Amino acid sequence: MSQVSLAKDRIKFLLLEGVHESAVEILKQRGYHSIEYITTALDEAELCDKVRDAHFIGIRSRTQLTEKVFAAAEKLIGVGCFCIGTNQVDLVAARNHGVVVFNAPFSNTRSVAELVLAEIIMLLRRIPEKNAAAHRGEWYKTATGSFEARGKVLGIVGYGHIGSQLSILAEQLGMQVRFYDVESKLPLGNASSVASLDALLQQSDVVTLHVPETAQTQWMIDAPQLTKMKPGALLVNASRGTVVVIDALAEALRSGHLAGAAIDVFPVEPSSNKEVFESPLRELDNCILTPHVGGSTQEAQENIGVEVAGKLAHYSDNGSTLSAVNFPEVSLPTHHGARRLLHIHQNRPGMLTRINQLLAEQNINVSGQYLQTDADVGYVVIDIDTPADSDIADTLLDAMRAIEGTIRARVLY
Ligand SMILES: NC(=O)c1ccc[n+]([C@@H]2O[C@H](COP(=O)([O-])OP(=O)(O)OC[C@H]3O[C@@H](n4cnc5c(N)ncnc54)[C@H](O)[C@@H]3O)[C@@H](O)[C@H]2O)c1
Ligand SMILES: O=C(O)CC[C@@H](O)C(=O)O
Repeated sequence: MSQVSLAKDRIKFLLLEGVHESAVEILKQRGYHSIEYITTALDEAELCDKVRDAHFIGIRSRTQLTEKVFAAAEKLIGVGCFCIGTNQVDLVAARNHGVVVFNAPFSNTRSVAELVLAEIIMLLRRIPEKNAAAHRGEWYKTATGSFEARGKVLGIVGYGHIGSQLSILAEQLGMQVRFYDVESKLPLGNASSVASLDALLQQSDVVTLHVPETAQTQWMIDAPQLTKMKPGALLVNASRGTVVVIDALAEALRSGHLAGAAIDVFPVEPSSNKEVFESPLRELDNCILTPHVGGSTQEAQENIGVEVAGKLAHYSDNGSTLSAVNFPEVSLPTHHGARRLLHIHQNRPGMLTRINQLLAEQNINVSGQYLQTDADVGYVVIDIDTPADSDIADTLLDAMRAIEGTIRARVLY
């Protein structure tokens, strides 16, 4: 058998940020035992050191995977984001280094929707202020400013997996749901879409944000947008910290223009539970502050562990990139009795022809070939009929690596 493909016990996984133990269990079940498990995030310098001999890395939202980290990670072939957001990863740098990135697009969405719904009820009843007062020994019994959720207008910005689930839950409470999304979305239940963010802000009693971090969503809620909200309205942000300008929000809460807010994500978040959390919102009783725990339930974290570890193991075992967030997607059958080679290259004309020339020159019988490209990168998987003890796959691999524009080539099995 060729020595080029790595034995499973030599494939190293580095898991950071205390991803759920279910991830470790899945990897072990799939035969991967070289797992380094760290409960915190690492800064860039520590990461560059740690990733040097890792083939896979698993992170949550705190670890920044930059071009510098990918350049240092010579053996890295895959990243698992054990969360939805992938904004902490330089996805282009990953792709240019031939590193496939996976995430868990659904597993924690219900948890976020439930928390947001609970916060909306708490804010409508002015519970944050009453709770803070009671902790100080004050008795603040009044119905002034307290409302039922029934009949209120909930404005959802971003009607994706979380926004649309929240829409269904909020309707069960009798809320009127309206949403704004840059894409055309099917309104669920009795929800209706509105044409612009400004219109949504002007109509809603409660505005909740469920957009990804992008150039367009950065600082999308600043003083002018807050001013457009109804006097006494409420704001919830459990999306990303860069979506809301916190100083402007603090001012809107201090002035009483907004009656309350619930914020789970911040422009700067502590990198561990030992660091102090700094924010101008800390002094405001009418603001619920949570430490980025929208998706932090046992159910969600366990499911994410299983889902993302499963995707990494599947890519490692089979080469499938189905549901990758930065890579051409190839879904592959297992081909018993064949050898499988992977070739990741810059998407230039003639790459497949060059590879096929090599196969023809070596008189190799191809039993399967799969190609997907995006604007920058091409991914070819080649199954060849050759005995396990033949070294033809190694010879072919050397020749494929010599093709100009090759990013990475390896024998999978
Ligand atoms: N607080 C937490 O713990 C937590 C947990 C999970 C997800 N999140 C965050 O929530 C975000 C949303 O999650 P999701 O699963 O609903 O994502 P999603 O991709 O299913 O939905 C996002 C929606 O936002 C829309 N959108 C994008 N840009 C927009 C813009 N400029 N204006 C209006 N709409 C826009 C998209 O079209 C899409 O419908 C994630 O990207 C993540 O950053 C936070
Ligand atoms: O678990 C985390 O660190 C982040 C969770 C959430 O923001 C996500 O993007 O899924």
